[in-house]
Amino acid sequence: MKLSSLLGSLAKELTGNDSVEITGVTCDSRSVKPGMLFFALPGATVDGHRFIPAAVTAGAAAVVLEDTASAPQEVPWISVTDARSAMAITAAEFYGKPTVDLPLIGITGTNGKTTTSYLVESILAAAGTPAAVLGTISYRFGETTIEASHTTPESTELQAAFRKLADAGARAFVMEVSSHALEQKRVDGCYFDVGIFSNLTRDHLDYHKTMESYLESKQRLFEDLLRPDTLKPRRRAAVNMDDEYGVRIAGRAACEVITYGVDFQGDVHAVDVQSSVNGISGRLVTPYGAIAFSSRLLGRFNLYNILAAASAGVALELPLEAIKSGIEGHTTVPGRMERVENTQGVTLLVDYAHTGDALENVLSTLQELATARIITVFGCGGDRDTGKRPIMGRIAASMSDLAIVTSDNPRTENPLTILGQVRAGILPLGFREYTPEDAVGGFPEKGFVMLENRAEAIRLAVRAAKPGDIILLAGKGHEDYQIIGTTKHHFDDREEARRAFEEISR
Ligand SMILES: CC(=O)N[C@H]1[C@@H](OP(=O)(O)OP(=O)(O)OC[C@H]2O[C@@H](n3ccc(=O)[nH]c3=O)[C@H](O)[C@@H]2O)O[C@H](CO)[C@@H](O)[C@@H]1O[C@H](C)C(=O)N[C@@H](C)C(=O)N[C@H](CCC(=O)O)C(=O)O
Ligand SMILES: Nc1ncnc2c1ncn2[C@@H]1O[C@H](COP(=O)(O)OP(=O)(O)OP(=O)(O)O)[C@@H](O)[C@H]1O
Ligand SMILES: N[C@H](CCC[C@H](N)C(=O)O)C(=O)O
Ligand SMILES: [Mg+2]
Repeated sequence: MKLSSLLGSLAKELTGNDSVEITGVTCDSRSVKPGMLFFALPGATVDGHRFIPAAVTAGAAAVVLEDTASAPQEVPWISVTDARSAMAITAAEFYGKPTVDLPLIGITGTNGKTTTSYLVESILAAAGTPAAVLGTISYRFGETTIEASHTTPESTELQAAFRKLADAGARAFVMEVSSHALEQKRVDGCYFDVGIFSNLTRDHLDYHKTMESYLESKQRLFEDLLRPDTLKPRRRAAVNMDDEYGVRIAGRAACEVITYGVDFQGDVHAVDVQSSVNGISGRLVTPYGAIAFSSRLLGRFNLYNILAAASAGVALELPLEAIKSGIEGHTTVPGRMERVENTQGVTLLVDYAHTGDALENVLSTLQELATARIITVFGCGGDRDTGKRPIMGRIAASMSDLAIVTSDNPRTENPLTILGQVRAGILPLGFREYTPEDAVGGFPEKGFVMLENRAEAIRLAVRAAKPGDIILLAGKGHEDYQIIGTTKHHFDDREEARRAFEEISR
């Protein structure tokens, strides 16, 4: 593709020859191949303009930059005011704007994105539209799976994935849209049909600083990306009105809004709801009629995900029958309330709750279902929001019979420092601190254990549990790794749990 045909999307002047052939788009000098267009991004850690010489040496055919003082002599260059946004729009152009021709459903919010994306996929499948799913677990369609680098990857990676998945036969895209991605314009080249807002609770304040600016990022999906002048004729938002931030988003959305809620009787809601260990059932009420449904998913928070997905179905004008069979056909998401079978009579669930709100939701669901004790193994990721640590500690300890505080992904932080910050949230509750040995012997009163090694912590939970107890392994869900320092080691909560059950049955 000639540079001139990409320039339309950049709408900016060029210095140099615009007939050079462009072979790809990147913002990382380390991945430049001959002929690529290099975008110099003003990063938070380093300034991408510093790498223009390295990109040119590696064969970049042209450079897009914000600061003309760094303009190269050797190759054509284009100056723009926002290089991240320009890159997203150029990447979409380079890959043939894959989201213009196919429906694109974007899901944003603190919790529930992955689960809702799988539900929407199931509803679309029931309506005869095979959809690709892009999010935390992977970017996939049928046999084609691309490993996920981020929940929402950089625009160059994202647009390449759309192209590949469309070529593999996908007829719609369902994607999670993280707040980082909205803030960093990774989705600026995406043409959305439907935007879903799940909820907004404390997370990522290391990055966004305040809840208001976290909201501002999420808001971009509904104000900027679903605005009337995009190429999509049908643009709708599905918004959770039980969430105070949802109410604000709905008030400012640039498109038609379909409201949903469990308490709020919105356009989409449920009546006659029954929740048990077997799942959730009830009647789904929509603007074009009501229908009975039952789902294998557990807990009130999953009712929100079901309503969110049903609202997307309504937004896409899919038949009510397809919405129902999509909800009913969906059974599990890897690492979300995923059971590890065992012969010890223990219910062991692996879940991805890694925020205070998610932990609280999961634990209140488990409290409703529990007939015996709840043992929770959890930690907090390093190099991430530190403020959530004592909050998660307080919630896990107060809502469990035994909380085992361990490592999540410590990354470059000292694991013991993280554990100490979690412990600071537990201490004011006055619960008893047990040693691992004591806990195995029985814990007569509510308490907690500090045990840094996650495999040992899982083993301890399994050894301390009696038949009928529930063990929750929270925070890592589907992850099959643990990041210690900058090294990714193989680690899987589900495998560790299976190993622990085998050990005690010997
Ligand atoms: C906090 C954050 O989101 N950071 C992102 C941001 O990094 P940054 O601004 O610090 O970039 P930088 O390191 O300063 O580099 C600036 C530029 O120089 C370039 N560079 C750098 C070095 C070099 O040798 N050559 C070179 O060209 C870089 O490629 C970049 O373009 O821009 C980079 C390039 O786009 C991203 O890769 C990086 O994601 C980092 C790796 C990350 O961990 N992000 C996480 C927090 C994230 O995005 N998570 C969300 C949400 C998850 C959730 O919802 O729970 C996600 O969508 O996954
Ligand atoms: N609607 C919801 N409200 C609150 N908590 C939820 C909801 N849905 C799921 N959860 C909890 O949050 C965890 C993460 O759920 P899920 O993976 O669907 O969310 P996500 O938004 O994709 O998260 P991430 O941003 O980390 O990818 C689940 O394991 C569950 O504990
Ligand atoms: N997408 C989230 C996932 C957190 C999962 C948890 N296991 C952790 O590592 O903190 C993040 O990168 O913040
Ligand atoms: Mg997710």
